[in-house]
Amino acid sequence: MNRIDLFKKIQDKKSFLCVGLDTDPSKIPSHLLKTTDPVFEFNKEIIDQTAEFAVAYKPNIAFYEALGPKGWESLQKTLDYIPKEIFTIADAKRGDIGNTSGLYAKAFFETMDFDSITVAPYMGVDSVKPFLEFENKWVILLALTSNEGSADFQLISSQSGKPLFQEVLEKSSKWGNPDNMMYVVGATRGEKIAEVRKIVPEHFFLVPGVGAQGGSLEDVAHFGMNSHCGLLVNSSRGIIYAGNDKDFAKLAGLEAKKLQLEMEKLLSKYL
Ligand SMILES: O=C(O)c1cc(=O)[nH]c(=O)n1[C@@H]1O[C@H](COP(=O)(O)O)[C@@H](O)[C@H]1O
Repeated sequence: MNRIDLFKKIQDKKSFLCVGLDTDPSKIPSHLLKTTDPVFEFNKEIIDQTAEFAVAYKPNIAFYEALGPKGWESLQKTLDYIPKEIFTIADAKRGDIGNTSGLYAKAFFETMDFDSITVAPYMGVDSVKPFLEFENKWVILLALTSNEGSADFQLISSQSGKPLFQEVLEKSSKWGNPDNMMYVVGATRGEKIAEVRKIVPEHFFLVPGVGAQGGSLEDVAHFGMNSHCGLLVNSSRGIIYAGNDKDFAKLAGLEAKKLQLEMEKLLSKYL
């Protein structure tokens, strides 16, 4: 999916919501545990109830690979079940020497047909470029993450006196372009989002951290929205674990709808 199509979807659905499929077997309602693939059954019901309000889905790969071959199978079935017009993100946070990155890219872009993958910038240009060689696919590079530990490296001053996240943005924005690269910017970082937006005015941001991590959607839109929205805001636990009984998916749908309605207001306020 290209940037124009993504913006069009956002306008059509009046939503920039990404639903995070961080499906933890210990949190799956007990009635689904009797099925042959509880993780897929859970995701299927969540997708059925949230697809109307979402423009992206982001399975976090850790939750699937932790289960071994069965987890990869659940992931593939989930990916196949997501409606084709919805953007998909493999939240895998990969990145390695060139030939290895090439195979990570093949794994998520060819073997599995994800639209995008999250990538760590730490190993530099040759670790990221192999992901950019796939047509119509996206790299989502970690820039300023939502966790406390992000201050350990991302906020410290580099030799030039700029914070490291700024160096990452300035350098990496030359490796790709706003049509094949997005940035992860945590919702918990408030006005820092505005600093990031100044450096990369055109790129989309994947913004995790609303919901369970407490980030403010209003702040994210205020500081981060650009003329083509430029935001995909993720919520995982806040949506998928809104309930834990037979009505879990219905409650997830209601949570997704609540966020979508807020997003609709923000889109008309800032666009
Ligand atoms: O790359 C990510 O998606 C990510 C980056 C980041 O800075 N913070 C962050 O929470 N995430 C992911 O976003 C999701 C957040 O989940 P919730 O806190 O449950 O909404 C998890 O899958 C995290 O791995």
